[in-house]
Amino acid sequence: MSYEKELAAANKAASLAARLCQKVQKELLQSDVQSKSDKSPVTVADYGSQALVSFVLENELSSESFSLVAEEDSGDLRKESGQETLQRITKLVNDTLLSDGSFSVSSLTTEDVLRAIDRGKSEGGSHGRHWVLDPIDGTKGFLRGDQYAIALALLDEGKVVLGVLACPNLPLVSISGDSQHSSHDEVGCLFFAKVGAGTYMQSLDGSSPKKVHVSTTENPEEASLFESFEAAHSLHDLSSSITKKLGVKAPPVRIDSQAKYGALSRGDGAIYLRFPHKGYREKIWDHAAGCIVVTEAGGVVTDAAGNPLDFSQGRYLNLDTGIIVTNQKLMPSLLKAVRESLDEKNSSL
Ligand SMILES: Nc1ncnc2c1ncn2[C@@H]1O[C@H](COP(=O)(O)O)[C@@H](O)[C@H]1OP(=O)(O)O
Ligand SMILES: [Mg+2]
Repeated sequence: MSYEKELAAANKAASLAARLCQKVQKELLQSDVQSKSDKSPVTVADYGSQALVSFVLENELSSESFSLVAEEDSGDLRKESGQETLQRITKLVNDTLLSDGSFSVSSLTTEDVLRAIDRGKSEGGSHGRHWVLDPIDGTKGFLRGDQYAIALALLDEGKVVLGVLACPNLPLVSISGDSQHSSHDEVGCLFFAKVGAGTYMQSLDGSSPKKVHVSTTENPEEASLFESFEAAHSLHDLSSSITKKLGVKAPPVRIDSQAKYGALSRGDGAIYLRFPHKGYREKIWDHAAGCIVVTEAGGVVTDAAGNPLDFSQGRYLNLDTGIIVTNQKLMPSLLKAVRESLDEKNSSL
């Protein structure tokens, strides 16, 4: 199975969704809504991105029966209080489709938008094909004007077979600790990977794709760590204890969203650790695209016990403790350091 048509549709859908999100983020920052903690523009971008991706996939693949596992649903937009937001989302989606020029549709109605969003209710699973979407991954980064990603993947019989990460604010040059990048660097990366065919990166503006590869370093002293910007999302103390054991010298690089997987896939840094607080359940849309982008670039993604992630069990991942990502050479020593640090943490409780 080549998944050629599916990959082209996914790239188009994620790129258009990125365009919609960029517009909302720009307006959000200009109107300084952030400081008023009014989350509505974020909601607009989340919903708009999901509606757009759902619509583009259906349109490009002319498939009536496709299944989509995605984060948002239209419940709040169907209420009286959601009508104004729904109008804004519908306008955003239509303006974005119009800006592309390749769609012959006249405008989508609000009902079309609601239907497109609700496509995302699928439960996924181990049989058949399921698209998996996080319309905005890293909402907190999006609000801050920092990193976020549109993450889209395809599962076939429970396995991730393609993944696309659109990272509108990620510099095209390396962001690892040892390289300097400035506010003048061009931003906007699209990573895409297909099973058995490697990982590629291009600019969101459409430059020619380049094949990327994870860092091949075996030396932890040369390796830097990526982790969540938000301390509430991952235990920074635990990753610090792990990297210290391993001998990592560089300070951690903290950024939001699956942009971490993208950056890792092109060799910025060599390790990504994610240890959520107790009780948090990871969702498949937060890792499916990132996982194939890294593994097709030569990396390894496992849980803390060293098992590969299983995307076939519905909307959630059932994990042992956390997610660890690195290259093949560093993985054995990283797993050992993870085990030791977890044992120490557990024995001190
Ligand atoms: N308490 C939490 N622990 C771990 N991850 C979380 C938590 N709350 C939200 N997230 C998810 O972390 C992801 C962002 O990760 P990162 O920290 O790498 O930027 C988002 O998908 C976000 O979910 P959501 O998509 O529902 O906002
Ligand atoms: Mg998310």
